[in-house]
Amino acid sequence: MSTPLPTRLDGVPLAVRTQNLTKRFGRQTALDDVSLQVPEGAVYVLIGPNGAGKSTTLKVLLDLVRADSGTAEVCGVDPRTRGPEARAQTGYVPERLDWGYGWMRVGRLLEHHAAYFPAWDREYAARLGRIFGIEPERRMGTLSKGQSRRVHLIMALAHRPPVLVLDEPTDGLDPVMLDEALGLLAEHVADTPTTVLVSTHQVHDVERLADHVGVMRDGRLVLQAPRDVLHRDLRRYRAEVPEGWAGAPELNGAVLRRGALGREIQWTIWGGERDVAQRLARAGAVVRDAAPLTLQEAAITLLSRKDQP
Ligand SMILES: Nc1ncnc2c1ncn2[C@@H]1O[C@H](COP(=O)(O)OP(=O)(O)OP(=O)(O)O)[C@@H](O)[C@H]1O
Repeated sequence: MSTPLPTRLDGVPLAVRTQNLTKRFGRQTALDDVSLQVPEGAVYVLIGPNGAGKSTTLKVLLDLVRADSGTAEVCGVDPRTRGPEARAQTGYVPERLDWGYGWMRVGRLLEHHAAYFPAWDREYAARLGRIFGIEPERRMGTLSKGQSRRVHLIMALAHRPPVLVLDEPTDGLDPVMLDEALGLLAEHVADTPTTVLVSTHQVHDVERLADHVGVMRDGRLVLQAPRDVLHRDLRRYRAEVPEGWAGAPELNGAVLRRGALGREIQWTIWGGERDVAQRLARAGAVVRDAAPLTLQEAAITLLSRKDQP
């Protein structure tokens, strides 16, 4: 392959960084040498199939899980040695919401949470509560998944932390709430200097916000890139090929998806457009066009790829 998929980002201040994180649960490798780099101010979307290691990575950042080896930093703070400081800088929405506060009323939980954060913005919390239709008298344990998720979003946002770590934050939200929540998140990021690290299966939901993408599979970070690099270097090529075409050996390893209809091929290829087009031409294909992918299409392509880069 001429241009390897990038797994590092260089030359920018990083709000969140991990280096060579490895974590095993018994025989199960959850993280395998994960070096995540989230630049300050980025909205970084972490995608991957079930069990890829996304939640485990996020939990290491809050010292909710300890890696076997490797390091992590949140705003320059090592969560392993300075957990409370790392958590103070972070607004976290966990993927699983069953963490033992089911008996507490929503209003009490929010008050309890606010007490830990000197920067808690009461007015903002109240506004979010109104928008999300929060009922302070309800007990946490009686809430639906979506209702509970909304409470957690308030807990994450209302102290305006420099870093938001959101694990499947839109899971369970109905379409109206989803729209509200994404609008609020966009507004929040515009109003407050924030770095967002969000893990999701619903790439389409965060498409308009995302500017960096990380792809995890089997505990490994197999791609990490700014959105514009993805836009530039991951393209769907439509080309005509001669009868009995033997393929393009020069592109071996760079083709992420192949499709063909008669003598027209549609291949999704990683690499500089000019270079890829030249390689296709040398193989006898006539390129008709090269189109960038939406984030959703890119995610499906990268996740359905069987071999590792
Ligand atoms: N506490 C635990 N004990 C044992 N195995 C665990 C534990 N937590 C995670 N794992 C395993 O580690 C691997 C990574 O899990 P993780 O929850 O990080 O994946 P994920 O990418 O967040 O998945 P999903 O998209 O399904 O939420 C999985 O194989 C999972 O079963």
